[in-house]
Amino acid sequence: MTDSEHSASLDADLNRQALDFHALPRPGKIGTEVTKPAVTQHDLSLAYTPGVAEPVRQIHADPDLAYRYTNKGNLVAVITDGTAVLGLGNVGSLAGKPVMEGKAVLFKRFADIDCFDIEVNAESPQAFIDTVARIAPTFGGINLEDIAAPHCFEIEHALRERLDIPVFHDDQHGTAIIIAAGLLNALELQGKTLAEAQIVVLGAGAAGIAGVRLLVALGAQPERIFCIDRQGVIHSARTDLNPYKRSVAVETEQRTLADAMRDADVLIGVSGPDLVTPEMLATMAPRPIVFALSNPVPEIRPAVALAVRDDLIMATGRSDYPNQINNVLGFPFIFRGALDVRAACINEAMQIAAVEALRTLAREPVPPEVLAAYGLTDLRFGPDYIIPKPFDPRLRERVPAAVAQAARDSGVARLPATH
Ligand SMILES: NC(=O)C1=CN([C@@H]2O[C@H](COP(=O)(O)OP(=O)(O)OC[C@H]3O[C@@H](n4cnc5c(N)ncnc54)[C@H](OP(=O)(O)O)[C@@H]3O)[C@@H](O)[C@H]2O)C=CC1
Ligand SMILES: CC(=O)C(=O)O
Ligand SMILES: [Mg+2]
Repeated sequence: MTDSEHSASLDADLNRQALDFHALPRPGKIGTEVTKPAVTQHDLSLAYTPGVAEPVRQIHADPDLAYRYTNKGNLVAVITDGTAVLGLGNVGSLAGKPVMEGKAVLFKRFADIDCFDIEVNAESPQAFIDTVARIAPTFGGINLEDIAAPHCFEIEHALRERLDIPVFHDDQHGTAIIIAAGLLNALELQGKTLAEAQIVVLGAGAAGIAGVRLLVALGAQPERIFCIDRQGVIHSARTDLNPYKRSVAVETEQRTLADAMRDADVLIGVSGPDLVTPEMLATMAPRPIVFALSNPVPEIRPAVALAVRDDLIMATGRSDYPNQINNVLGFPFIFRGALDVRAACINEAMQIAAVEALRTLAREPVPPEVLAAYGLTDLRFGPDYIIPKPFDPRLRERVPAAVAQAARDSGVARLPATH
């Protein structure tokens, strides 16, 4: 059996297991739980009529009391229109539901945040915005998921303006935060700096554009960042650019991905499967960094990349390789911090605080339960460990505390921190 036949058969086996996992013993991945007694006549008199009328009256008089008498303050909506589900494209809102249920599982498992997944059929960005705005009173926060660029930018902006709860497009900011944390660590290990690095960002959508913005805020030089879309390098002479792509355009003679890869220090892939060739990788600068983050199939597979370059630091978005650069490390903990102080938004200061907390944690000794979860005997800061693992219990303390502190320092917290 060749290497590629072997990996195809492993993929087929995993896919079969994944279908059973989702179907059995009951369909789907998440349900609801009742948090108050519901056993006696008296319980019903409190939980339902007549008792339930009193919190209604209280909230009617003072809407803030919804945080006291309902689950609003610990409830997040994961909402999609299904237009960019993972790297699978516009599969529609219903087909996106397994991913949204998955995000809900991660919110609950990692940060004890309750979550409804909501799949919206919307005929236009405005219809989607109106739908989300209309259901927003239910929630303490809105996690937008898998909405394609450029509509995602307009949608997030409009909802932030309209709502007084955090609205966070995970594929933009969640991804950007983890990329930044992993990249700062990887650059240090490779003896490079963000300010000097030549960076190629393959994919100029939600994750790509937000990634560039955050890296620039952290010190990357805009003229050293080459973004690529289906038409090639995003350069300033192009006439087909929307305002978001225009904001990352550079003056350059480079036109193709292969041109941009030559002598690049960093490749960040947030585009689609198998778009990067071994030949391209061979032309990168010494000690390169490749984040092939497309899900489920990366822009280049680790085995292929590492066969070409033994001086490489490699990461993917997947759970089954070392260095998982995935927004699972972000959204549960960032929302936890934001909800804990009832932040009005998740601003850039809070995002940078999350970057710092994540990158610092990767330098500390790894607890035994993390080693056990990954079947490892040893794991330490280095080329195969640039970012904490999602099962690291310290994430639940460190990231929310840093985010909550940044919310307070930047004046968007409406409660004192509990951390
Ligand atoms: N690891 C992680 O945590 C995350 C990974 N991702 C992955 O990133 C990818 C993009 O997601 P997202 O930003 O939300 O999606 P968007 O639809 O917003 O953006 C996709 C971008 O990729 C570009 N692209 C797609 N195919 C090609 C191609 N063949 N050649 C060049 N460019 C291409 C598109 O180009 P054009 O503009 O020309 O259409 C577009 O700019 C997905 O695979 C997703 O799984 C996303 C979020 C988190
Ligand atoms: C991880 C994720 O959010 C994505 O691939 O879209
Ligand atoms: Mg996503």
